[in-house]
Amino acid sequence: MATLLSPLLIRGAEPVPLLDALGRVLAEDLVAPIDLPTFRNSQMDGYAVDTGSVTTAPVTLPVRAVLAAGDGETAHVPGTATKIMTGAPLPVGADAVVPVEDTVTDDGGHVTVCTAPAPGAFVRERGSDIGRGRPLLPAGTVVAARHVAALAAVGLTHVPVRTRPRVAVISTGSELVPGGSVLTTGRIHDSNGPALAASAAANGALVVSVDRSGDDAEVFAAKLAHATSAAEVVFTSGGVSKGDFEVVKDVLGPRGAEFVSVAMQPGGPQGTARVDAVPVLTFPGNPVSALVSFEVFARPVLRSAAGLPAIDPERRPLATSLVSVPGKRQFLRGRRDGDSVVAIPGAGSHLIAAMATADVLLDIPADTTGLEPGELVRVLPL
Ligand SMILES: Nc1nc2c(c(=O)[nH]1)N[C@H]1C(S)=C(S)[C@@H](COP(=O)(O)OP(=O)(O)OC[C@H]3O[C@@H](n4cnc5c(N)ncnc54)[C@H](O)[C@@H]3O)O[C@H]1N2
Ligand code: MOO
Repeated sequence: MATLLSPLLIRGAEPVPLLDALGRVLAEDLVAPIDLPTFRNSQMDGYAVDTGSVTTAPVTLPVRAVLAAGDGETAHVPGTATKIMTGAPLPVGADAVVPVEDTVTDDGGHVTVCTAPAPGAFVRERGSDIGRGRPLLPAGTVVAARHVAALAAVGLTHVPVRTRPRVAVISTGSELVPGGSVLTTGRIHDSNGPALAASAAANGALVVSVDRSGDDAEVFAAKLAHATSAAEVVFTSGGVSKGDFEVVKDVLGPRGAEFVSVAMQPGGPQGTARVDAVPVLTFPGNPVSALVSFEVFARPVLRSAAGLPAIDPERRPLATSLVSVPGKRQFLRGRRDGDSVVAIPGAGSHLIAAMATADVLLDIPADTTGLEPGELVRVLPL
């Protein structure tokens, strides 16, 4: 499996508009192209002064001008004060700002400074946040809103991000209909398609197609060819067990696919293939099995390809006892409860609504037959 999927790990970079970079991974170290702040400015609404003229307080000074944020460069006249708003450029020659709260004004254009400011008081120096050419964000950063803020502040409109692995999903089974369809007996909504697509997208992939095929071999083969024309990896669901209508097995078996029974539950029936040089993972159809298969076999590789950090397993004490089928590694659905974890009742691989209440999988080793409250279990966050 690792060799089959290893081409996904070789990735390039692409420039994207800043807002599209949210959740993407920076492909390069980025340096600040400008100083932040780009000019010396006031941190407060107040009065810009030169501290040489305000060594004792109170002292009364003539107010020479009023500066708003957005005004340009001005020159300070020693012994005067300039009314200044937060973010306005400090007049050249002033070296402190006295907040309005520490002043008293009269009607004659004078301000009395009540407390002598220290040099630099309430002044935001040029480059005090970051200097031009200094490291801003390293390659590998998963871009969040705070990163967008810094990138926008230095004026970047596009950033280089790692390309996302392109994923196609095909659900198989003649019983499947899309959401919104009227269900007749025997028919069910395709949930694996949306589930696998969502899982892939949530783990850094670009989903290029989500398709459905009945049990007709020609139709499935055509949909597979379409999927491999655009995707770097294809996930199928269904059609891999021991029934009469196993379209995935029927089409891919003769093409050299390998179908195995993995000693795990759910997710036992698994297959791998290469179609048109594109790796294909064939997951079992039961909805919980398909999702667990994704978590175990696909998520680590997709995250690594996308440059996202690996999901760290946790070790948590069980809040309740549980029994486990020996001989198979079990992935039970669970929910964190404070510091511990609770197993969600019901082992059936069709229990997808119950799975929606889980936030972890409990990874129970094959040789375990039961666990008591307080025993530590390995937990995979979903
Ligand atoms: N005789 C045996 N029967 C089964 C075995 C076995 O070892 N011997 N294994 C069981 C296990 S475990 C699994 S898992 C399933 C896997 O079967 P398939 O991969 O062939 O899947 P299907 O038969 O197509 O479907 C199984 C089940 O899941 C529903 N399903 C399928 N696709 C979707 C979808 N896209 N969205 C929602 N639900 C889906 C389908 O209707 C079936 O109920 O085989 C067991 N049988
Ligand atoms: O292995 Mo099946 O995947 O248990 O339901």
